[in-house]
Amino acid sequence: MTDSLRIALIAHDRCKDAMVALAKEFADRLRPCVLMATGTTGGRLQAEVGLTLHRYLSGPLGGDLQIGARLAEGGVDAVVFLRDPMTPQPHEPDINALVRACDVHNVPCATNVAGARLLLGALLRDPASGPATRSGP
Ligand SMILES: O=C(CO)COP(=O)(O)O
Repeated sequence: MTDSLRIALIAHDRCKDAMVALAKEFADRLRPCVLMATGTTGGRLQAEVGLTLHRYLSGPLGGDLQIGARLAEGGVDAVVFLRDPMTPQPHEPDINALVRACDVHNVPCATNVAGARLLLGALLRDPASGPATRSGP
């Protein structure tokens, strides 16, 4: 059985423009996926890219942890997390917990635009060849 890929999209404030640009670039291929995002990132992706997604809490309020919990239960297939390496974040432990959860559960995680392009490009087939799917239970 196959099912839609489940992808989390998260960006720190100074990376949100880059996330919107990335999502526009991959919009046709992202649309068939089950998408989720932290609150503010998700709001921008809905408003500026027209993506349908589940919005969790904002990162500093626990959104990274919510996505991490879903991932730990097998509910996330890939993470694009555009982290700002130049700005201290009040919820640094939550950020590290999410990235660690990716490593623990062997879920691909891209933390910059170059890596995200490689990840999404490899993961999402051309829409002409049908929706991207995963092997489901
Ligand atoms: O802080 C974040 C990830 O750590 C992102 O949260 P927002 O998308 O709500 O800005």
